[in-house]
Amino acid sequence: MSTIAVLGGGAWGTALGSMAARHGNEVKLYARDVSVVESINSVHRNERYLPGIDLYPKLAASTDAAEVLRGCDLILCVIPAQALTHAIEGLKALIPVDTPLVICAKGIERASGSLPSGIVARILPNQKLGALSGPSFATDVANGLPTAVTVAARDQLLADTIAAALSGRTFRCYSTDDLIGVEIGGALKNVLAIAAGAAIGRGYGASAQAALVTRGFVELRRIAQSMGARPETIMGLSGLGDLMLTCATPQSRNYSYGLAIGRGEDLSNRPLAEGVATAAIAAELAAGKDIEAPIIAAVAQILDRQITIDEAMEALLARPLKTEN
Ligand SMILES: NC(=O)c1ccc[n+]([C@@H]2O[C@H](COP(=O)([O-])OP(=O)(O)OC[C@H]3O[C@@H](n4cnc5c(N)ncnc54)[C@H](O)[C@@H]3O)[C@@H](O)[C@H]2O)c1
Ligand SMILES: O=P(O)(O)OC[C@H](O)CO
Repeated sequence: MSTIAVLGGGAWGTALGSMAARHGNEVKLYARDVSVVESINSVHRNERYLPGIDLYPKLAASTDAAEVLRGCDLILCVIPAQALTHAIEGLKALIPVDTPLVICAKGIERASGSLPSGIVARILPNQKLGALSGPSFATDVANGLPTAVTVAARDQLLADTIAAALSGRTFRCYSTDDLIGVEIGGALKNVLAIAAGAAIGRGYGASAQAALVTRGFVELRRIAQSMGARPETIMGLSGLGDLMLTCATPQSRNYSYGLAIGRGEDLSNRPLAEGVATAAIAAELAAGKDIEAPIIAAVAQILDRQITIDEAMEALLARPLKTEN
């Protein structure tokens, strides 16, 4: 049994906290929103982020980060990628240096091009870091539905320890020492899910969706390999597995965002879709390394309103013919 501090009271932090508590760990969750904390502690629900879902009653929450972090032996950091620098800067004095911190966000920081582990390492250079990623919707995990993910840490022993602490009857963690591979798959699949949703929303059909996801996966693989990711990680839960999930259903917020773009719907007041902020920086990173990534570039241009979905599709189809690699 571990004493786990969860940083972030959104959908994913709450789901992971509830799951980890159900598996016998002592879990305290830090959230900034008083109403979220009160709701978790009194009625064991997070009506703002996971409406209607009963959480494991032993999950405790607090707005006091010091109280949550005191005495913990594992930290799950479930704060979105674009908010991570600000959040960790604010919390760094409270984070015990010898306690492993597991990043659960999926994205690339727009301002720096850093993956979440790079962001945290910049601020907390001596922290032992891990990442948890893979096909896993917060609602599924909070409802105790069967789920499998990958836990990564550069130190394989640490990855194994974290995987053992979080695994249980319905949640199975595989482990790897390929930290960058796990993080980059999670970040890029969100961008590709926007493309898949946009294709369906625009009425291009399931064949176009499958082509975009498959060719998008080639782009993901190229970028990931350029960063040192291992092929088996890209083909695993945090790569192909999460791509399959996120590109397939409106249950994904990124896919839904794409769907809304394709249908010409209002994009304000939508839930978090990490791919929106990641698209442009992912396209820039690829271009900077001379990596062909036309689908990721098209998503970035569509989001930036430089081109329409129709123009993007026309341009993708008009590219010179080539061998399939
Ligand atoms: N929801 C899912 O199904 C799911 C699954 C796997 C991974 N993720 C990833 O987890 C991350 C978080 O997603 P989510 O679904 O929980 O998002 P969310 O929008 O539901 O919640 C985000 C939470 O982060 C908090 N937050 C933002 N800035 C903060 C700061 N500076 N300090 C403290 N807290 C701060 C917000 O208050 C909110 O509680 C994202 O990177 C997402 O891609 C989500
Ligand atoms: O709802 P999304 O698009 O943020 O996806 C959630 C998870 O990343 C799926 O694994």
